[in-house]
Amino acid sequence: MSSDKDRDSASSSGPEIATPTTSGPPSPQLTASQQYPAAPPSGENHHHILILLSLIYPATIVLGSLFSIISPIGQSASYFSRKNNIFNVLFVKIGWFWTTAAFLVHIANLRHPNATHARSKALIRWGLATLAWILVTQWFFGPPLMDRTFTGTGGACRPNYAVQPSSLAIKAERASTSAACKGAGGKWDGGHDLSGHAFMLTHASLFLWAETLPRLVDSMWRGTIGPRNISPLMAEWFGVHWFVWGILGLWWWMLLMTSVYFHTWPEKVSGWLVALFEWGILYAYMIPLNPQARQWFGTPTV
Ligand SMILES: CCCCCCCC/C=C\CCCCCCCC(=O)SCCNC(=O)CCNC(=O)[C@H](O)C(C)(C)COP(=O)(O)OP(=O)(O)OC[C@H]1O[C@@H](n2cnc3c(N)ncnc32)[C@H](O)[C@@H]1OP(=O)(O)O
Repeated sequence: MSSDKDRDSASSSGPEIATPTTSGPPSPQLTASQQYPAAPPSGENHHHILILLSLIYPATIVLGSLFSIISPIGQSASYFSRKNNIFNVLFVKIGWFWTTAAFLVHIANLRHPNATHARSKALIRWGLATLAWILVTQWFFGPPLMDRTFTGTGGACRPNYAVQPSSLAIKAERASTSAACKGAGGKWDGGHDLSGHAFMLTHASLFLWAETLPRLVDSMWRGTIGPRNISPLMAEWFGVHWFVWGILGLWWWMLLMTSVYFHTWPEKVSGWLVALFEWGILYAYMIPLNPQARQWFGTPTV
């Protein structure tokens, strides 16, 4: 069985995301009497599936925003319109932690023949995704990009002199991040407030899809098209997929709620667009199309 490195240098002609597995898929020399395809879909198909899946997120933003405009339910307050709802506080507000945990469970269970090498490359890709998340939401040589966008488009922290003690009001006036402004009791007001939720939920979901898709497709192939055997499939589901699917499902729902209850159209769209950046360069362009990039960053695998 060839290693990731061998495979990467050999495959210069097109996308190759998944690798063959050591156990499971039947050999290509199947007799005509066998009713299922000889192997799970190839890496090239994964690339196309991934691009299609990425359309879920703009569609969700459009759907939620339209719903908030035309439906009375969308306009009325609900549990999910509260900032302190439990899913927001316990999950989205520390969303990169949960995304990382689901990703770690996935890579801990890789069945790639050279899993150590595959894991180290996967951790490099996680590092790039983490860096993108940090630059946009936490720190960009000072305030993060989302706060710089806000102040760069005329926004500022407005103190409320009427109710705030003057020391806090001065602190608010000087705040250059939304967190500092909130901490000083000011109002983050007036600029383009790129939706951090739209960014993070889309960015994290696209990362998880890209990393886990080969394994998900492989498991589905085994369960529905390939040789049917329910117990390994159950082990797959309870051992690996439940966490990733749970997080993907919750991120989708919270993006829908953000689209219904929070932010303006342009703020949600800019959050989504910024989320495409790192994912688009790495997973939609470099890994499928550039053999050199595959050497450096590896390819998501089963
Ligand atoms: C090799 C083998 C391994 C084996 C392994 C086995 C398993 C091991 C298991 C486990 C180990 C795990 C190890 C992990 C290590 C990881 C390291 C880390 O990553 S630690 C980082 C954690 N920190 C985060 O994750 C922060 C994430 N949060 C953020 O970045 C921000 O909060 C962000 C961008 C999501 C949101 O920022 P905004 O809330 O300030 O801004 P806006 O989205 O524009 O929202 C404006 C307002 O609208 C509300 N809003 C918007 N949408 C809402 C919604 N849907 N629901 C409620 N409110 C909403 C918001 O709550 C906000 O309100 P308001 O300003 O707070 O008052």
